[in-house]
Amino acid sequence: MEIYTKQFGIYIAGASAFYYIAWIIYSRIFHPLAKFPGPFWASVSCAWLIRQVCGGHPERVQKRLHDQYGPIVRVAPNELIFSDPETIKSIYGVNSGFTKSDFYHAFRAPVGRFPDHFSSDNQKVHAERRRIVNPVYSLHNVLEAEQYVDGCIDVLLEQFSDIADKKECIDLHEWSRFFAYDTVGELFFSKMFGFLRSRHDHLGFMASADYLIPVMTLSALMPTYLRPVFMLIGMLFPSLRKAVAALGTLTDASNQVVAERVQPGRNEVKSERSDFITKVLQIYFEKGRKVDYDIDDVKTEAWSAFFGGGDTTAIYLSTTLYYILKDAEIYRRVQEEIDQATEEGRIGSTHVTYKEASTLSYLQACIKEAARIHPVVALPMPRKAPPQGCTLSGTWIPGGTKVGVNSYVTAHNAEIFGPEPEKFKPERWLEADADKRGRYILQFGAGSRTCMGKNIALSEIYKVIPEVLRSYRLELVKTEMETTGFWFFKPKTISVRIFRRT
Ligand code: HEM
Repeated sequence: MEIYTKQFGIYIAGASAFYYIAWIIYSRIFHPLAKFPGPFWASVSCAWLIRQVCGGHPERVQKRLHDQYGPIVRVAPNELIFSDPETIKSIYGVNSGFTKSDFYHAFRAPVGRFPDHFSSDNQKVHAERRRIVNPVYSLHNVLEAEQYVDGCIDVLLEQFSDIADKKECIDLHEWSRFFAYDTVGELFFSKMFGFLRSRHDHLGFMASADYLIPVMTLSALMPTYLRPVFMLIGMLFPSLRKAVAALGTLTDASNQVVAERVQPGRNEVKSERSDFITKVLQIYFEKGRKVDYDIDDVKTEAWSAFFGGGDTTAIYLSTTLYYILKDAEIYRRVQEEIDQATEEGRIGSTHVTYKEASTLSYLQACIKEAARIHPVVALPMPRKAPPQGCTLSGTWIPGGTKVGVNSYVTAHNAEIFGPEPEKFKPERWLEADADKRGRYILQFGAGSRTCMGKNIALSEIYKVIPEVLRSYRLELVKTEMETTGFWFFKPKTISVRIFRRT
């Protein structure tokens, strides 16, 4: 019996070794992507890419890969990344023929009959579903809701006043998260969640997001058949169970807000204010039947806002402030521009509107430069090449290949952005060809998959920075910013001291 067991073991080991050797030979010699350069292990297993992402700096690793291997690098058996900036339009442009890859399935909303906009991989279905709610996210609606962003800014400034009095040191990134999540709450659900007032991680949600997003990203990088096993093993760990429970709590909370607004038997929304969810509900009531939009779709929309609008906006806001504070001369120029505009009445003295803030050209240049030097997404946004194949960067790419451009890599291209791309230089955006440069920034994605909440996020950032900087002087405690990146390229902490300006 023992001999048989041993023989069986040898047989299994031999068969596995044979399979892997055959797979390596196939991947290296016969695979349609065999000719593309890249690390050996990347060409034979996606475990290589997963390991690099686990290091927490995928954006830097991918930049180094391009420096070493050139404009096209094979980062997994069936995946290529491109650094040629012109491929941005070819891959992400409207009607490019590329679709979102199965990477996005790992991020899919747990509610709804149709995939949420972010993870939807069927271009036709996505276009139809997005068209239904697109007007809700219009600039007009965002401008109409400015007073509610103002309310959140007021609470932030109140808290800063207390912090300044107590001479406490705060984590600016954490506070940007408080602000961004509460603003989503105010704009979509007519109430702040309570992060700013309680000054802490409400319901432990931020800690959960910190745990869940990396887990989802790693799962997304795996072949689809391995994902359930990975998640099941992950559930053995208490932190993942806690994170999933917190996700459930928040999903329930957003579902509840939707349910409370619907009056049984009545075809109208029960809400005092026309916030974003009310606007979505109005679509449901007015033309839901006609366009096949039901209450579950409203819940998906609420869920997407919460998960799409918090950490993203917080990273963009805190890194913009960080880079302004880091350089005394840049800080001085921003401050001077804001003070002068306030004095001359070009921006409001109580609240600054999005339109007014957009006229501050140096501030605008800083916000654009922050998107360049520190994009919010650390990985390429992966797409699947059209089934018939295509030409990218002058090279034939087989159909079905996963492809992507890492925005950090293209944003550090000196040929496009000028000398010293690793330096924060807002002046780049004041030069004559600045508009052309904007085409190579992927901060909000591109083409038909451009971020739906772009206007919301930009209005928050443009409004809050001048209001904070004209009331307080912020001082970095540490000039270097440590980051961590899985899907998001996140600051770990940005410690600052706050002083009241006299
Ligand atoms: C600074 C803040 C933000 C950044 C940097 C950001 C970034 C992005 C990016 C890069 C994409 C495209 C992803 C891809 O193609 O793979 C995207 C899509 C999306 N974002 Fe944002 N986002 C921000 C804020 C928001 C806000 C505030 C909301 C909602 C309230 C939101 C909702 C969405 C949705 C629903 C999509 C999917 C769009 C589609 O595919 O049709 N985002 N975002």
